[in-house]
Amino acid sequence: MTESVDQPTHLSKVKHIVLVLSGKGGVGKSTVTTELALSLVEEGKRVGVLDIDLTGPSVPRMFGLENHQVHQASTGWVPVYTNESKSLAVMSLGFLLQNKDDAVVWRGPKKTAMIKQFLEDVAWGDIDYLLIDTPPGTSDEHIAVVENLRDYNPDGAVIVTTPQAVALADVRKELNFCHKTKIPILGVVENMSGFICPYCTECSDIFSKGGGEAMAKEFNVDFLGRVPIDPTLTALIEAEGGTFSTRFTQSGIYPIFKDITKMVMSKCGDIS
Ligand SMILES: Nc1ncnc2c1ncn2[C@@H]1O[C@H](COP(=O)(O)OP(=O)(O)OP(=O)(O)O)[C@@H](O)[C@H]1O
Ligand code: SF4
Repeated sequence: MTESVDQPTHLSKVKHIVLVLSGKGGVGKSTVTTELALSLVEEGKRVGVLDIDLTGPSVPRMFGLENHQVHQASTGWVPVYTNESKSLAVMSLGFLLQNKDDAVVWRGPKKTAMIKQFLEDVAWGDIDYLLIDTPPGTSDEHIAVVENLRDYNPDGAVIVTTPQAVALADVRKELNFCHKTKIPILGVVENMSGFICPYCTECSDIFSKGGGEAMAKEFNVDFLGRVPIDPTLTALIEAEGGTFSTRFTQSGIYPIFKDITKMVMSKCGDIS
């Protein structure tokens, strides 16, 4: 990311900005965002995660931070930190709601204003990566984020899909959105591609496979990797207690995400 703003802002101190997109809900966008963030921290990076899924903010739950709140300081909103070294900061509307079950029923202009505020006012500090977890589709939130990031040249988008054709059709729209808005596509992740047996760790293809890779080829974008369904991960996410990093390292998809992360870093010009 090159800095092209005159006045230093919170975002101008961020080295790389990566959006995580999917055409369809529930394909694992927040899971991919979380695992990428944890893996980047493992690589020694300072990372911020911004959850702009305003109507269904799931990032606090993914990080086991559901009962945390953000507070205002003179520098702006202070995000929630997940570990003592302050290398992973998280911001989500979920931290601003009085009750985690509160429904957010907002019209477009209010959502747009909230996203502008998130992008302008969160004091991330000198972070290496800001990962932005978006809602599914191409909605008001996407347009707001793209417009507000225009001066900051985001590095690009990671597109998450599942192997089935119905999800792939939605992702095609997402790829077209990136082309239209000139957001570079860093690559496609095919999530829920096969199933890791919890008893024998064998991976079986329960749906068709390879759809994400074929689509990446068709659109001439990079294929970042295939991530199977790992029931251990689901159990670890649902479990109360434990640390976010043990959840990550105990999951069978940990090594896959290490590779995906290295590819994303390389696409961002961060490693040779
Ligand atoms: N590879 C995987 N292995 C096991 N469980 C997974 C995997 N990917 C996602 N999940 C689980 O599937 C559910 C949906 O995932 P997630 O919330 O990441 O999807 P999403 O695309 O962000 O959804 P939304 O549309 O609500 O934003 C979660 O419970 C998550 O733990
Ligand atoms: S995948 Fe095969 S080995 Fe593993 S539990 Fe199922 S049937 Fe048994």
